[in-house]
Amino acid sequence: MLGDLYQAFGPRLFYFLIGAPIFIFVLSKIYLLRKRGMRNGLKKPPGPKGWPLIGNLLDMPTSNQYLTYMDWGKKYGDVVGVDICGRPILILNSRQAIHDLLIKRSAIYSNRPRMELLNTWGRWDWTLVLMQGSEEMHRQRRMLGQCLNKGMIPRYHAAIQREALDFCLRLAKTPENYKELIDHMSGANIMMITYGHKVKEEADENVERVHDVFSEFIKLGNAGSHIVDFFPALSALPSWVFGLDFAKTMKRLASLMDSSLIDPYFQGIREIESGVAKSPSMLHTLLDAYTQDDGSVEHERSIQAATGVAYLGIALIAGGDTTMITICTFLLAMMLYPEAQRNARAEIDALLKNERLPTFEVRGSEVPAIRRSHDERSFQPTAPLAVAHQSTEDDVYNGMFIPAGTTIFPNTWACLQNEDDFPEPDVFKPERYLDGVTLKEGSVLAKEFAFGYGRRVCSGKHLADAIVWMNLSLLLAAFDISLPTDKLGNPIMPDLNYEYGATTVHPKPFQCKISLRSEKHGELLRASLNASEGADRSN
Ligand code: HEM
Repeated sequence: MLGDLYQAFGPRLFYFLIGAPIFIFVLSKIYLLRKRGMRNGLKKPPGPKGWPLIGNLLDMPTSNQYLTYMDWGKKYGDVVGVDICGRPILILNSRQAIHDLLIKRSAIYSNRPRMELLNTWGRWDWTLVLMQGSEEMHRQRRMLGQCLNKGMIPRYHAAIQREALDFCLRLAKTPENYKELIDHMSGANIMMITYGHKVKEEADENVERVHDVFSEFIKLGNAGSHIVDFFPALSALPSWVFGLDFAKTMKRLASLMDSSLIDPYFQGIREIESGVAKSPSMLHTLLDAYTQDDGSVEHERSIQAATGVAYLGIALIAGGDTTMITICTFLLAMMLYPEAQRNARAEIDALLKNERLPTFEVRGSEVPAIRRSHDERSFQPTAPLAVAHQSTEDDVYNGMFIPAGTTIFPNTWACLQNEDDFPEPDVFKPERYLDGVTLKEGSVLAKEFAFGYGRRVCSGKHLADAIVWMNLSLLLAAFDISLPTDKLGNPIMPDLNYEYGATTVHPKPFQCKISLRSEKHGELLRASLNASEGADRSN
């Protein structure tokens, strides 16, 4: 039929007849969106001026967005408003604004903007991280809460400790591979805690699958900024319209996402049935809770998705990638601030007398030096803009109108750079947490910003906290971490410019000198690992 019209009208008239209604549709959509963004007597949040129709499309930064947003904050205030083709965006550059909107009014600020590209073509629609408010979203959050609430975490302590000891012993042998080793430790933790699955020494297909997801994902650039995300109707077109490489990436991503949902879940079930799977795991907890008298599993797809999102977290915002960045940042801090390392170690040695290594039991009785190093996250936030939220109702804040459907970027980076809250924010300074020293009364710990806000706060917060604490503690207690030197003995300084990709910032590859403090520390690590593996076998 289109072919007949083409023949009848000729190419010019044909394209005009097709293009004009689309153009008018887009214009009226933008007009209506813009109109909704105005309310009598109420001002719009201040921000860069923008252009007719496209709004601030050309102002939007394409890299390190959090830095530009912070600069806008200095110019326009804590709350900055922009719009892209009529779609309102709000940037929150202060702790107060984030608290007022995302936490105090979380009932209407906890949706996610629909990421059409990932959801429709990439088949991410089952992942909680991107899910819009729905019964399914609440169910998955409940399930993750059931398995990963604060009270449940001690059940995973033994597994976390075992993986951290194993990591340290491998690190002692090949310190230059620190990055791969952290990666292995993160993957091993997540697979064990999620499915009770022990990863293979080399090339576990589950861990490789997640890395494949990640490498396809970052090819897409900034999540949520493809033209399809702004004009969802375009997702009805075939994906090759946007290029063959793009279509290939989407196809591969979709198939990886399908297998991420199903394959590890059924592998976990087979391992439970054959008695190979370790307990406790999220899968055990959820199957216990949802298996019915007739043996069927209620909400099975939600269980697949809740475990799947924790599993996929090995490489994305939820999990291993974030754990990896946090530990790499800690290594950088230890190299660059040897005094902080010495001070922390002196305190640990005084408590453990070089006869024991830190365990979760001493966390309870507190080793303040470890706690302060762990709390000091202002040095480099992992996810500088967290994950975007979206509002679901019209709202007014400080006389500004915020229409329903506004995308909100909480600028965690800007909060942690606030000199009033964190003097010398770029300096690793655990002593800021010595009571009453530098941290202002009423301020919050830097690490409280790391996990996001309100009802969409990270579901793996307590688990991640435990994993990071255990690893930092062992690194502090058992290793000397210092700057490497060149042939002439000059220190090789790391490049501290992090790269921002999709949602997290990554340190550039750096060399780091990591060595066991003494043979005694090596023995302590081996003895502790043997003891924990022995305990594991007898369970
Ligand atoms: C150091 C490690 C981690 C960091 C820094 C981190 C950080 C974050 C941040 C900033 C968000 C967005 C929150 C918001 O929208 O306001 C998030 C969401 C999420 N995280 Fe984590 N995370 C970590 C580890 C984990 C782990 C280990 C898991 C799971 C086992 C996990 C599961 C999730 C999930 C499921 C969400 C989405 C929650 C939702 O949309 O409702 N995270 N995380």
